[in-house]
Parts: sequence; structure tokens; C-alpha cells
Amino acid sequence: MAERLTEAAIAEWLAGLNGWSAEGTTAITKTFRLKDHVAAVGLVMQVAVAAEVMNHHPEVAWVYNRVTFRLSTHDAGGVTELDLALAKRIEELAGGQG
Ligand SMILES: C[C@H](O)[C@H](O)[C@H]1CNC2=NC(N)=NC(=O)C2=N1
Repeated sequence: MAERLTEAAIAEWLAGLNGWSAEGTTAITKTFRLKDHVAAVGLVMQVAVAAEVMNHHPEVAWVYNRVTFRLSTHDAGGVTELDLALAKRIEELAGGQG
């Protein structure tokens, strides 16, 4: 089972990701502002499929063209490498949008 990461380890990982923030060691979050509502829905759907493939699922808040992903490993009670892997996948799917 993935182990919870320290704040330092999370900060090191986030340095390599654009625009993600840490909530202590509990979660990492990022809000994407897409060009319109449909682009936002498209990203949410792509992430949903990727999450199923990874069996690691985000919390998603979606308002019109803005989508916030909040990643945490429920089984570990905080941020693990699974969350960072999903964040990387979300960045790939967003492809520089938002
Ligand atoms: C049974 C299933 O494998 C587990 O519930 C998986 C599913 N997706 C998950 N997603 C996240 N974010 N954290 C988990 O601990 C987790 N566990």
C-alpha cells in the first residue's frame, strides 16, 4: 500500500508540476480554467477514465469552465505517490489548458 509522503517530499514532487498546491500532507489541488464549459466537461470525463484505469480517483469540483481536482489517498489518509501520478496524468490530459 502506498505510504503517506512528508511535506518535504510533496513539495519536491510539486516543484515538477505546474500550479498544484499542497494542503499540508492531506491533499494536493489544482483549479483549471478551461476555454468554455464543454472543454471543462471533456477534461473531467478524460480524467474519470484515467482514474478508473489507475484505480485512483480524484475529488472534482466543477463550475462552468473551472474544474478543481483534489487528490488524496483515502486508504492512506493523505498524499501518496498515487496522487502525484494522477496529478501528472491530469496535466498530460489538460495539455497546457488552464
Ligand atoms: C477498492 C478500491 O480499490 C479502493 O477504494 C481505491 C479506489 N480509488 C481510490 N482513490 C483514492 N483517491 N484513494 C484511494 O484510497 C482509493 N482506493
